[in-house]
Amino acid sequence: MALLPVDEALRLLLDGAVARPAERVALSDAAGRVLAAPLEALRTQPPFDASAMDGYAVRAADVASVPVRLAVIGTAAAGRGFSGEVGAGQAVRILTGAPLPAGADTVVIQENARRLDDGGIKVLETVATGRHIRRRGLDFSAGDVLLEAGRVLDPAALSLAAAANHATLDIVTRPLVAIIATGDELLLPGSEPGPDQIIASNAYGVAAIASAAGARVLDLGIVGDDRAAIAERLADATKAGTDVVVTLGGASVGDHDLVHEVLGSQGVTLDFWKIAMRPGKPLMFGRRDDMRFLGMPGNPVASLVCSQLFLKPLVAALGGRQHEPNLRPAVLGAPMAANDLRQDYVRARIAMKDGVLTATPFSVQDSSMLRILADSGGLIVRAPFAPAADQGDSCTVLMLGA
Ligand SMILES: Nc1nc2c(c(=O)[nH]1)N[C@H]1C(S)=C(S)[C@@H](COP(=O)(O)OP(=O)(O)OC[C@H]3O[C@@H](n4cnc5c(N)ncnc54)[C@H](O)[C@@H]3O)O[C@H]1N2
Ligand code: MOO
Repeated sequence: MALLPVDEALRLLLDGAVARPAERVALSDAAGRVLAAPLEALRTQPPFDASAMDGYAVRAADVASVPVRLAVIGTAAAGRGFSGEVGAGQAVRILTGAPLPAGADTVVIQENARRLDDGGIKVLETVATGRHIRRRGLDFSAGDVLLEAGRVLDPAALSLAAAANHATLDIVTRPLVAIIATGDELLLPGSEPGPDQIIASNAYGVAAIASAAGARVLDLGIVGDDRAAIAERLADATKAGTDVVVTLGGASVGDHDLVHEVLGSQGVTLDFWKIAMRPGKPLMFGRRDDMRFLGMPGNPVASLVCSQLFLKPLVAALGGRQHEPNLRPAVLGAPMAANDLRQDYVRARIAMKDGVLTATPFSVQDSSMLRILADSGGLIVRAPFAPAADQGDSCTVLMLGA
């Protein structure tokens, strides 16, 4: 069977993947989440003409020539305005954020006035009409659309929503990703492995990628190479309301690679199995109703690269987020051999050299080797059948990291 090109696999994966329904979330729980609907202002801000400075609310005409003495008839503070009216020859002490009293049309900052013993002031500088006043609605007016649907609630957006008087928001429900590690040889970190056993590592990195893309993650642990046990764990994922099930391992064609068969027996229709990429060739993807199933290869680097390339955009789409892979132009720090039919994601050390992003591929690329993945700032993307390349030739790097 011909291997599916990566782009085609991505297209099949993302087909029909749209934002999950909305849920109401308290503002205090909404940081980093995604707005499900446009957000309108419930009020006007500021709701009144407000002073931007500490000083005196006056009539501009009264301070047209200075120095001039004015009587101070009261105080306007934030939260406690002055209810009277400023008449000719009068001023009101005003503090930042206070409503401008009726009759006043400008503010003299206190640095430009002297307090007199009789309680009045001497204004030392003239000031034009409207100075130091934040007009009603300067920031926004009731009914304005402040934030569009799909907006990630960053700090500014959150405070803006609060200022517009929203205590709760309609937020896209986070997709739930369940992770099932398969393999008789696997034990949890911290265990005492027997001679034929290894430590299960993949779920941790895969979960981190899913969470960073906006998912809730349910780690369903390790299950042996046993059809019934794998089916049972898939049923657990279904009961939990999982959107995307990720299985790790058992994706290939060996006698103990059961995931393909079990998914079929559980009514999952496969969109693809085996793609033209390295690492990650045995990746499979299928659906049953609204649930999606990503069967990832067990090799640790394959599972993490597949998560970067496939799980991340899928979670983003289901979570209503934009996603663009972080691809950068770079130059090769070492020569590379011609590529075969699989699109290659080559672990590379990434550095800036003389202002140029340089990607130096590691000489060994076995897909079991996590250590060089941890040392890789990015992956050089090599198209199928790319010709041999020299040091200094241009290349494209998929940057890793947050
Ligand atoms: N005859 C063929 N053999 C293989 C092919 C092929 O096309 N024909 N593909 C190879 C490729 S490429 C990959 S990748 C692997 C993937 O196979 P599986 O998905 O079936 O993975 P396993 O056999 O279960 O495990 C592979 C390897 O990774 C270790 N592993 C598994 N799960 C974990 C985990 N959660 N944490 C850490 N390490 C894990 C496992 O012990 C194995 O060493 O197949 C090739 N074979
Ligand atoms: O996906 Mo496998 O890791 O290409 O070796």
